[in-house]
Amino acid sequence: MYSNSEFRINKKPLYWLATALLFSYLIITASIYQQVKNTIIENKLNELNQHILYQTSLRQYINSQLKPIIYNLQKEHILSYDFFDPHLLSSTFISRKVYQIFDKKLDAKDLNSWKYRLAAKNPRNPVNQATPEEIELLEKFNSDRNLKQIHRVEMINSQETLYYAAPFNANEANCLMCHGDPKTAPKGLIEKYGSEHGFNEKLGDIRAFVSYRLNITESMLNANKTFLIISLIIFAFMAAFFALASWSYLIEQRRKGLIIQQQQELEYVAHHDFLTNLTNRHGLNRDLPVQLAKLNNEPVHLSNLWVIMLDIDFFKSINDDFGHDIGDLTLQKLGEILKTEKNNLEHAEAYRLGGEEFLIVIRNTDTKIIKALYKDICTSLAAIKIAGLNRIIKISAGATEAQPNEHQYELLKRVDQALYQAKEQGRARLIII
Ligand SMILES: Nc1nc2c(ncn2[C@@H]2O[C@H](COP(=O)(O)OP(=O)(O)OP(=O)(O)O)[C@@H](O)[C@H]2O)c(=O)[nH]1
Repeated sequence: MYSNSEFRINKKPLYWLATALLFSYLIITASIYQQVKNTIIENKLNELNQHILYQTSLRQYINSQLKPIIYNLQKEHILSYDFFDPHLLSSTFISRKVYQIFDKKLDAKDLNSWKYRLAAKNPRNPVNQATPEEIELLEKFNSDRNLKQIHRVEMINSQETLYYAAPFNANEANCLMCHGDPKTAPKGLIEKYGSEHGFNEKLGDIRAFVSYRLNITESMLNANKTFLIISLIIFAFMAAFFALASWSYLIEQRRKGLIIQQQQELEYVAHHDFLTNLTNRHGLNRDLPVQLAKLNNEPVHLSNLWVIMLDIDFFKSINDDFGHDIGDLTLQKLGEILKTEKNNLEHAEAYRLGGEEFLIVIRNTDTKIIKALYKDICTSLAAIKIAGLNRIIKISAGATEAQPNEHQYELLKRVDQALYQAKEQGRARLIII
């Protein structure tokens, strides 16, 4: 019987697609995440740049507008040469004070503000004393003059903060009036701060840097929310795409599977006999050329091929005397006997050529085995029990060996002649030619 072997859908392409989508999803979301964070940082730095511009403008105003007037007043002895007041003459002092006011105003309005800090190695005001890390950064600014700023995100007390630092301009001659030799510095300055700190700076050195720190935890949380929504949307799109692709793939595979299954069924029906389930004449026409070709490719002394044609004697009278159904049963019984016999042999196949005519193809055998086979079939056939059939079934057979490079038709013709001779010589016998 045709065994309906279940068609298995190859699911590997779906696994590959799922893996590819997952990888793409991870890459896309990771780059979006990075992009979202970078945008936040960029926006914050843009904001900060405006603050810094205000600050530098303020410093520039102090240095270029305010200080020359005060120095002029000193030159003209309107103001004592030794006069010094940080509220008027220290740009760092002034900018810090302005920043503090600005900061207070932001705090009053509950606005997140940048925390300003100035760090110097030897400041006059101890508030500005650089920490060891800041000294390291100051040295970095001094050794790499191309380094105009650094920024990084730092975690401080579980809060994400954006840190930004930029160096002062290198000391110029006018800076050294108050930061060079304490002997030439304004007396008021010495009186206020002493001569120990804030002096002996060298021309061209960077003596300080400013840094700003902004708490960006909330902005980052908002960014994470945006990112989550975007990644969920992308995931939903990818999942929908995968579902659609899988669905159409499975439908297509099932359709193909059905066609293959139907083809296999048709192939089976075309090459098998429905009554005995043995391979039919079409099957023989398909198999025999293959067997003969194999034979021709192997050394003559190692292999051979025999065919035995079998025909039930007086089968017409079985039909006539016992009915067509009994005739069918007899054919089925013979089919079963031939199946058992061919299974006992190593390289054998049994065929029903039509009517009550059968054929066995055997490789690598000899006349002794052929004769024994015929005898076995006769014995089994004589022993079959079919209700309503009270006759011993006998069978005639012809056998022959395939010749080198022989065509299948010649082989079948010769075996047919052998069978004919068996019938002619009185039936119930085997003739080998
Ligand atoms: N029951 C049955 N009979 C079949 C089938 N196919 C062919 N036959 C019959 O088999 C009979 C063959 O008869 P013949 O060709 O005269 O051969 P025979 O009676 O066996 O005589 P010999 O072969 O000369 O001994 C015919 O009556 C066919 O109708 C089948 O599938 N079932």
